This record gives sequence, C-alpha cells and structure tokens, in this order.
Amino acid sequence: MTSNIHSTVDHEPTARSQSAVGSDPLGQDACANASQTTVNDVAAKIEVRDLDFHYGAVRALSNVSIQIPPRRVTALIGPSGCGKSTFLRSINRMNDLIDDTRLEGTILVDQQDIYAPGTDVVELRKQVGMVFQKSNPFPKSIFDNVAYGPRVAGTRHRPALNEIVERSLAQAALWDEVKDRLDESALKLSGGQQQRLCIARALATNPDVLLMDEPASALDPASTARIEDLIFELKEHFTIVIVTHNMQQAARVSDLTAFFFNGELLETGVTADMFTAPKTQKTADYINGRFG
Ligand SMILES: Nc1ncnc2c1ncn2[C@@H]1O[C@H](COP(=O)(O)OP(=O)(O)OP(=O)(O)O)[C@@H](O)[C@H]1O
Repeated sequence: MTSNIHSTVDHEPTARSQSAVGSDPLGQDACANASQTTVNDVAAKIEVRDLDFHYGAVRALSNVSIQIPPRRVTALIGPSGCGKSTFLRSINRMNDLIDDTRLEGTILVDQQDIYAPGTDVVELRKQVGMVFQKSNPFPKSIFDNVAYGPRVAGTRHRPALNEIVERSLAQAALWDEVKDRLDESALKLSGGQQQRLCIARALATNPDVLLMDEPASALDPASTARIEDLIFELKEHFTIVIVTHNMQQAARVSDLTAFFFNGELLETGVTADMFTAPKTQKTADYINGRFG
C-alpha cells in the first residue's frame, strides 16, 4: 500500500494544546491545532518506497511506502508487534546490527538512498539520531555522555566540546539543571533527566532527523510532559519520527500519523484528520482503544 504524507510549510507549527490527559480521550483539542498542517507538495525529508523487512522467515513489514516531511513530528502508531520499531530502526540502519534479516525496497533521506552500496552508516547515524524507550546513559559523567559522539567523530579540542555539550544540553532542556554538576555521574540523574540527557547525546552529533522509540513510556506524567514539550520545541529544527502507544500523546505531539497493522501501513495522514475522521474501521477501532 502506498501512502504519502505531505505537510505544508506555509504555516509555522502552532502552539501546543494544553488539554489535560484524560479530559480529551481522542486528543481532539490537540488535533485542532495540527489541522493547520495541510496537504501540499513539500520535498520529503524521508521517503520510503515498497519497504519489506524480514527477520529470518518472519515478515515484519510489507510493502510500506510513505513520505515524511521535514521539521514535523510524525507519529507511528499501531498494536504491539505490528512493525513500528522495525520501521523506525530501518531509517538509520539499526536493523543492520541484527543477524539474519533482509530488507527490500528503498529508503531515501534527503533524496539519498541510505542502503546504497558505499553508504557510510556511521555518518548516517549521526544525521539520523535515535532515542530509545529506556534511557541508557553510559556510566560516565554528564559531560562525557554528551561529548561521546563528537569525540568518536574526532573532536578533541576542549573549548569545542564545551560548546557542543552546552548547546546540546540546552536544546534538550537540561542545561539549567545540570550546568553546575557536569562532572557528576549521569546515573545520578532522575529517569526523566536521564532521558533528556540521551536526547542531548543524540543532538550532540548535529543530526537533522530524530527517531524516538516510545521515549516517554517509562516516565512519570511530569517527566512525560517535559519530553512532550521538548519534542514540540525540537520540531522547529528537526524532523522527528516517534513511536508511541499513547494515543493522547500522538494527538498532542504529532502533526502527522501513520497507523501500522500487521506489518502494513494501513493509513497515514494529518493527525487531526486521522483522529477525528479515520479512513479505515481498523484505525477507528485502534485509536478508540477497542484493541491493541
Ligand atoms: N530482533 C528480532 N528478531 C526476530 N523477530 C523480531 C525482532 N524484532 C522484532 N521482531 C518481530 O517483528 C515483528 C514486528 O516487531 P516490532 O518490534 O517492529 O513491532 P512493534 O510494533 O514495534 O511492537 P511493540 O509496539 O510491541 O514494540 C514482531 O513479530 C516481532 O516479534
């Protein structure tokens, strides 16, 4: 099935809905904001064509095609095991690390085929950063966690590292909380702070795409709200693709939504439209919590 999402850049992203969790089960307040994102022809940041993915004999993705626009948040939703994480990991070739897998189809980032022979996968992962469900800081200082990627990439000059670390922590909305204890262990931070540190670590290599696999699912409501606010701020500069099981979160943070089911991309569109008028009964049933 082929699905294209385009969103206009005529409109700046609108202010995020402050609707409380629980009071707006379909997130329609939030969707109302996103409805200013309209269909238009904008060059896709990520274009996926006819993607199939197998783990051994198990087909995890079937014929997935989608265009993901720049500087927007695209949410991937769908029941457990439908292929969301597999799809996400295909975008920066993290699936390459798993044995006995097979990918067919094409993924373009900035119109470059990321599976073309000769692709520098290390460079790709710098451009397309990833944040995981469970924060995974290294057992190192806060500074060293953020400086890790730039150091691996060859930056050794301390003033340059200082600048990258400050910028990345500020972008991840963590600088003010940690600026006086950069030499302390990252493991002393709270769960929410650790997740923002992992976002800072991803930002330190200067990516323009951020892949987030359920980045707030292990966090308390206050930390979740901070991450959602952060996502909203980051989309001004970054293309964000986020997997979430939380429909209200998808409605609050995303401009566009892609609904996966059994490895297929069943429906894509502007989040506001999908949450208020889903095109398939399966989508309606899923976003209304009838299964999943
Ligand atoms: N490393 C792996 N090896 C073998 N099969 C895998 C592997 N990872 C995922 N799968 C299988 O691929 C299919 C899609 O899994 P995937 O994790 O992409 O789904 P998901 O929608 O992200 O699920 P969830 O919401 O539960 O995280 C499932 O059948 C899963 O069992």
